[in-house]
Amino acid sequence: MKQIRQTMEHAELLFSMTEIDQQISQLAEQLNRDYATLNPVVLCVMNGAVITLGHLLPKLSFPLQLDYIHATRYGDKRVGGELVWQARPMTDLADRHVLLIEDIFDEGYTLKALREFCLQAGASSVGCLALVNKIHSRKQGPLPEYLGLEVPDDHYVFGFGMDVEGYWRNAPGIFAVRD
Ligand SMILES: O=P(O)(O)OC[C@H]1O[C@H](OP(=O)(O)OP(=O)(O)O)[C@H](O)[C@@H]1O
Ligand code: HPA
Repeated sequence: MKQIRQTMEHAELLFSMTEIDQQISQLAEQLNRDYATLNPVVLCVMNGAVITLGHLLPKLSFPLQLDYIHATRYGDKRVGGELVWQARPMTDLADRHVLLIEDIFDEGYTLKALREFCLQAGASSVGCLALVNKIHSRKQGPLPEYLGLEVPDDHYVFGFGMDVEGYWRNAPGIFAVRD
């Protein structure tokens, strides 16, 4: 517990709540243009995307249905491993436009698997939004169609839904671990 408190005390703020809100507004504008008539199923990728989704949804001006999907490959660690499925959406995705909402696009394994799941479930299109893009050249699968803030590869980031060792999803902003 002492160590996890120190992680927050030593962390570097990369993006404030105001900066994040501005970025989410810009992403919402793009979605409002592209999804106005598509009646999409919006899938929150649990757990990390829950705060991004909560800020994004009230800025969307078109009819949509909401569900969630949960697969994890980091758990409480800072390095990704096997993807472990936790929950599949209850909504029938056949012939629907699906929009996946993510907190971070890092190595891309998670979104690649989620896209494939949605297509196999019969989705007529799958679009992805990731609030944060970690910049490096080890990406798998296609880039998200809607990408927000860029963070460098050299540190693990947390806050605004993203955890470090299971904690600080509640941190108000996006922070880099500096320990
Ligand atoms: O691009 P990738 O390298 O695959 O990593 C991105 C994924 O990692 C995080 O999830 P995590 O496995 O930590 O689960 P969580 O959302 O419950 O924290 C994040 O929320 C993304 O889903
Ligand atoms: O840097 C990260 N922080 C939090 N969760 C993550 N999932 C992949 N990369 C990260």
